[in-house]
Amino acid sequence: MSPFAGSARSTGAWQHIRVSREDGVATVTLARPEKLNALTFEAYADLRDLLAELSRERSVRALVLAGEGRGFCSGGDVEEIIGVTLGMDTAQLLDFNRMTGQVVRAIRECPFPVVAAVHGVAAGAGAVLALAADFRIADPSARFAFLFTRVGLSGGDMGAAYLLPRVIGLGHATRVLMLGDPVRAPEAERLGLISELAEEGRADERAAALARRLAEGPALAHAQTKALLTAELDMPLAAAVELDASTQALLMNSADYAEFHAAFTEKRPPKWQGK
Ligand SMILES: C/C=C/C(=O)SCCNC(=O)CCNC(=O)[C@H](O)C(C)(C)COP(=O)(O)OP(=O)(O)OC[C@H]1O[C@@H](n2cnc3c(N)ncnc32)[C@H](O)[C@@H]1OP(=O)(O)O
Repeated sequence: MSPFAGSARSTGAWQHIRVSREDGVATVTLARPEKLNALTFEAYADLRDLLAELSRERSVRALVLAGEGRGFCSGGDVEEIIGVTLGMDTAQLLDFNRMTGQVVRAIRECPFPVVAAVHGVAAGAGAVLALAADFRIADPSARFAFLFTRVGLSGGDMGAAYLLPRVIGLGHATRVLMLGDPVRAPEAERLGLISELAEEGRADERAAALARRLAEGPALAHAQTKALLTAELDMPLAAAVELDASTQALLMNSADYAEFHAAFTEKRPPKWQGK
């Protein structure tokens, strides 16, 4: 079997990944702390498959992506990359790189907001995973190292050259992706790369609080907002306005919107159902 096929394991047996679910929040923790959560081929594929599984679970309304130990994720497992990819032909290398890109697509396309809690290093693929999230909450220790060019690879790995200019602008993205210098938390805050700089040691807690807030909110409206933010990046204004109109027309027919009206009239908080 291709090493990129994914294992389609039962929940709880993902490689170097732990997942828990509570009150609408799925927490996905990269759990290989002795290697700073470096991603093996199997872990990438499992992350992709796990995100697909969670996307099918209607009860999941927000997701926290975090790293165990002293960093978020040190990127692709260098030993495996050196040991395995050096012997691969171009077609196999393409398979591998398509598979890693599928993880980013899974984060961008899942129907709930993803909050990355970043402390310590987020390097290479780890930086791109954080970049793909909808929110990044950073510890002061966080450093985002888009270091691909430093290992002789293209800075545009896994959609980074698509996403980063859209988050921090083309000028900064060019510098960051071309030079590969780490972006530390204060600079990340200045550039708008992170949505919140947490107090030391509190990024996980702040990310969990944000995810809980999102999970308690109108899930359908959040899903549509995420989908539109992604889809409209490359659309002419007229098409975007039309897509907004059709989406809003659907939502105006939803149970949640009716519930908002009832709650407003009855002067109470709405009870969102996500439909
Ligand atoms: C397709 C390509 C995708 C990509 O993602 S390319 C980028 C791949 N990533 C990297 O090149 C980063 C490699 N790692 C490092 O440069 C350093 O680490 C850090 C700067 C991230 C952190 O340095 P420090 O804090 O001094 O930690 P430490 O002692 O180097 O690492 C602790 C243990 O973790 C292992 N480790 C770290 N990163 C990786 C990795 N990416 N792949 C495999 N192992 C890794 C080390 O070797 C060591 O392990 P041991 O204690 O057994 O010596």
